[in-house]
Amino acid sequence: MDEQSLKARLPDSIAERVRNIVVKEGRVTLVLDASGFEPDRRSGIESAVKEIIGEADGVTEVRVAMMADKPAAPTIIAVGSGKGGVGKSTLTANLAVALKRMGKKVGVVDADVYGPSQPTIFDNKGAKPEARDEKLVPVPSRHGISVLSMGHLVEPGQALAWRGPMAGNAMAQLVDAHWGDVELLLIDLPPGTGDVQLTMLSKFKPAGAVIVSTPQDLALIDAQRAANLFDSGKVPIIGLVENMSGYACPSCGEVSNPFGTGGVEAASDATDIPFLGRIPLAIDIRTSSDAGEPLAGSDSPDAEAFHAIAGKLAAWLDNPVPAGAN
Ligand SMILES: Nc1ncnc2c1ncn2[C@@H]1O[C@H](COP(=O)(O)OP(=O)(O)OP(=O)(O)O)[C@@H](O)[C@H]1O
Repeated sequence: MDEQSLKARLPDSIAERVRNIVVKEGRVTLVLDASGFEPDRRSGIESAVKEIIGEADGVTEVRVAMMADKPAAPTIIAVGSGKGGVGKSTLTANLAVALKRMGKKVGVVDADVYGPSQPTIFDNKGAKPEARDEKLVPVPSRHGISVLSMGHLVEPGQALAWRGPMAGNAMAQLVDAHWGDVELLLIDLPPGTGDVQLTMLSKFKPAGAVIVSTPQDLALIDAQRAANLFDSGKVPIIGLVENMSGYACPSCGEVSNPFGTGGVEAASDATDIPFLGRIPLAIDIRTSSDAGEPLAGSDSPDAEAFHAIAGKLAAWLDNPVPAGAN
């Protein structure tokens, strides 16, 4: 019984994946390249190899080491804003749903320690993520998007007392989780430029960042500060989004601009950061989020803006522009 004759017992498709085989005193140790196989298939092949080799005369034990390719880490897109309440969580969730509709495998991390809202928007509030091998397993949602939120880990209000490093560490656990086949991970950051942002820049460099603002001057100044932070971390800014821009009165149709309009596009011109689009201030955007049905999952006219921005984001990902090259 030699190594080559043992290997020859295996079907060709498996034999060609044998990277090493050693026989010592009846004990066979075999290294098999299992890259590209789903976990179920992998364990099926492992048992088949053990059985076939184990039947050879003189073999007392078969050990199989399956070399698997490490799951590729998802591409991270950070969604930030200078200040709170400008619609960062709404944009993150709706972009996730719009990208999913385009066929992408998407996950969402809600790193907003102080006001986690993704469990409400994705209707998986109250679910507790399990841990496997000391990492969290994201919580599924019926929208086909897995989510991990500070809101899944702590009771509402509890995280408010957290300071700096604790919030940063919690965010790191949410990102460094079992994301499986997720290819795009959108991170809903807390507003501002605090510890969570700094931890993210130091531990997980996002492929790009989207910054959302309302058209008001004050929000814009803060948005610029958020942009500077990403710049300093050499994270490319994919673009700016103007939210709550233009309100169409549901009864008369007249459009008014409670927060002004066009300010973000003007800021984009002034800073050379691309402008990704404008989202109207619309009641159905808020009610659908509150009801756990992000509007981008529908074909409603107000969902259009999210689909268009998701399209631009996907185009950027196909052809990313490095930081500072705008
Ligand atoms: N375009 C919009 N039209 C109507 N309501 C909106 C729109 N965008 C956001 N909202 C509503 O405004 C509120 C704040 O939005 P959201 O929670 O997305 O902001 P945020 O920037 O993530 O806030 P926070 O900093 O508190 O996390 C929510 O009730 C949301 O449903």
